[in-house]
Amino acid sequence: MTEHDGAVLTGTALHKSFGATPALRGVDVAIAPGEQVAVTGPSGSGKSTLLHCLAGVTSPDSGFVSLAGHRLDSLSEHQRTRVRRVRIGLVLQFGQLVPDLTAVENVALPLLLEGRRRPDAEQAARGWLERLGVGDRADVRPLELSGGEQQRVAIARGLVTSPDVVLADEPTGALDTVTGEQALQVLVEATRETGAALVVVTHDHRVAAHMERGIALRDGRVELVREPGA
Ligand SMILES: Nc1ncnc2c1ncn2[C@@H]1O[C@H](COP(=O)(O)OP(=O)(O)OP(=O)(O)O)[C@@H](O)[C@H]1O
Repeated sequence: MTEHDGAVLTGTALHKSFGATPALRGVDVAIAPGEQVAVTGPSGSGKSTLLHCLAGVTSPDSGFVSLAGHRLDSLSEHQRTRVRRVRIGLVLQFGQLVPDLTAVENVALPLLLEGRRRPDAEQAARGWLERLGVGDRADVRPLELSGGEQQRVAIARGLVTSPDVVLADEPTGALDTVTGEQALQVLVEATRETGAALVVVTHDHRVAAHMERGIALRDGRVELVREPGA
């Protein structure tokens, strides 16, 4: 049995450079179903690049990513977009909500793009906003929401398709400490409930301590892996 057996998401021998700058220099990761993993490391160590490769947003120069046993590089661009939309939830640092849409419309968007009828999609979206404590903000646009509320809406949008994996890039980075910790707690609890695996990129060691396992990067390589309970 290898460490990749049964993994929901794997990256194998990932290399990625931007011009002459190497960002990833041979990274192997395997994320098991439902596990919670922190990716840490100094600025420029390749954390965001790894997350973007795992999400299929960035293609590695060499190496490959597999989601539930299917290599992303064997899919067409259209198939990759679909898989990414349905099986991976992405939560980015500043929420990246669409400013002209209300909270509920933002959360419903991935379902609408998958062809769900608007009333169904919006009902599911309202359900998630309720669960994340921002149900009363459903009809407000992002600019009228606080940073913490925006982050909760972004988390709801990341979870609405019931993805296998949620990938979060510094989900607390744009928030003050208390609001940031609350948003993370919400993300941890929600993924525990749904059984989705969670991969969180962070600079913050308190955030990393919430996670079962840790992967530390340095200079585009895995420097250290912290196993559960360690
Ligand atoms: N789009 C890009 N164009 C050029 N260089 C890039 C690009 N994205 C990342 N890099 C470079 O690749 C290296 C790794 O960057 P990456 O953003 O993955 O690191 P990080 O660990 O997430 O950093 P931070 O903690 O500062 O966000 C850095 O040297 C960075 O400057």
